[in-house]
Amino acid sequence: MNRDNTAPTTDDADGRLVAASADGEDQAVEAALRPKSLDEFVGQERVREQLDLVLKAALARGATADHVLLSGSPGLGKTTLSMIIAAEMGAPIRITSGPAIQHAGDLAAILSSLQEGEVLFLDEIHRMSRPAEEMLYMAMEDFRVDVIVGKGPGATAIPLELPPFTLVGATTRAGLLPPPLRDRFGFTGHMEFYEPSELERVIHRSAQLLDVAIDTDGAAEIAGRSRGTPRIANRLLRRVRDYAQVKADGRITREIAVAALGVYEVDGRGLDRLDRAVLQALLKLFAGGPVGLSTLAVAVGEERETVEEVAEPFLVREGLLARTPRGRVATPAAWAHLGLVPPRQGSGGAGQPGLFGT
Ligand SMILES: Nc1ncnc2c1ncn2[C@@H]1O[C@H](COP(=O)(O)OP(=O)(O)OP(=O)(O)O)[C@@H](O)[C@H]1O
Ligand SMILES: [Mg+2]
Repeated sequence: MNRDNTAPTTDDADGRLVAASADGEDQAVEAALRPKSLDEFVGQERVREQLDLVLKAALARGATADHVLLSGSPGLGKTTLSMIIAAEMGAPIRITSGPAIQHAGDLAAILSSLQEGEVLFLDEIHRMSRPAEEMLYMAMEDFRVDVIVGKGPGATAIPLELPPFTLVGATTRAGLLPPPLRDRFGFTGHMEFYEPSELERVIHRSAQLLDVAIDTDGAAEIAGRSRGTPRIANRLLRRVRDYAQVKADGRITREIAVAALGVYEVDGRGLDRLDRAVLQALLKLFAGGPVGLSTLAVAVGEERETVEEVAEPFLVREGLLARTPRGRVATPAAWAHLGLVPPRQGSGGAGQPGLFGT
């Protein structure tokens, strides 16, 4: 289990238009694009309905809402939803993150300054230090912390009562949370990737806020290339808007979206140059595999880690590539996506596909 706070997480932003993590520009515009209420929040029907009940019931009882854990891939709306929770409860929100809490004392300081009913948003909760985590157990369950004063044999624990608060934890790695922590949340919402039709709604909504004209087909085209992720949809929308302003009359149609995303090398399924390079090497050089990760990485001139952590997860999710014990294997969908013909079974697997079977 990776519990090292200083270990860098793979940052796939790195200038990639289809990265799910936020870059500087995203951070600047995201606040303006965030839905402010559950009704405005697109998709995630189940999480939204369940959360709606949790919050309404707490409001009706005049109580503070139960602690909420939100898990899911980057860019799916965890931070957005945490702010909505506070807004729906009419409560202030305090924002911090696991890596920012190095010592239990840091957490004690935050907890002891909370107001009654306040929402504490703890992002990347899986990256908190162990002592802070243990303090959090007691705070969540009994609204109490023990503050240690002094050092060594003379140290004493002074119990401190906390006002009732709602902890909203967010994590991209629910599997890394220790069970005692997971069990202390009254509600866990798992965020799924979005359907293209939902992303279309996100895009129309954002276009309106950004004052960009877009038609139904234009929005559908961008949605289909957004990898199920609202953050990517919003980012592609901004790049297509640039293109529409410079090369056309500013209005986004399907034609404009296709041309713009062609310039940025994001294809019809949301694969970018790196994704396609990996697939192309797998198909053209290794006849669809199986081939070892290291060999594949050398063939595309990238680090092993880049191929494994940046390109592969989406290719696997899309059913274009499979990881098998014998190596990486392309699926029939991969051949179809690149418009290539797979070699016939038992043909030895060498040479150019397309020389075989036709
Ligand atoms: N359901 C949604 N409806 C409309 N917009 C959304 C929705 N979910 C996310 N967004 C938009 O996507 C952007 C990213 O969302 P958010 O920051 O909440 O993701 P996150 O899950 O917290 O990501 P990370 O794991 O990187 O912290 C926001 O700007 C928000 O406007
Ligand atoms: Mg977030």
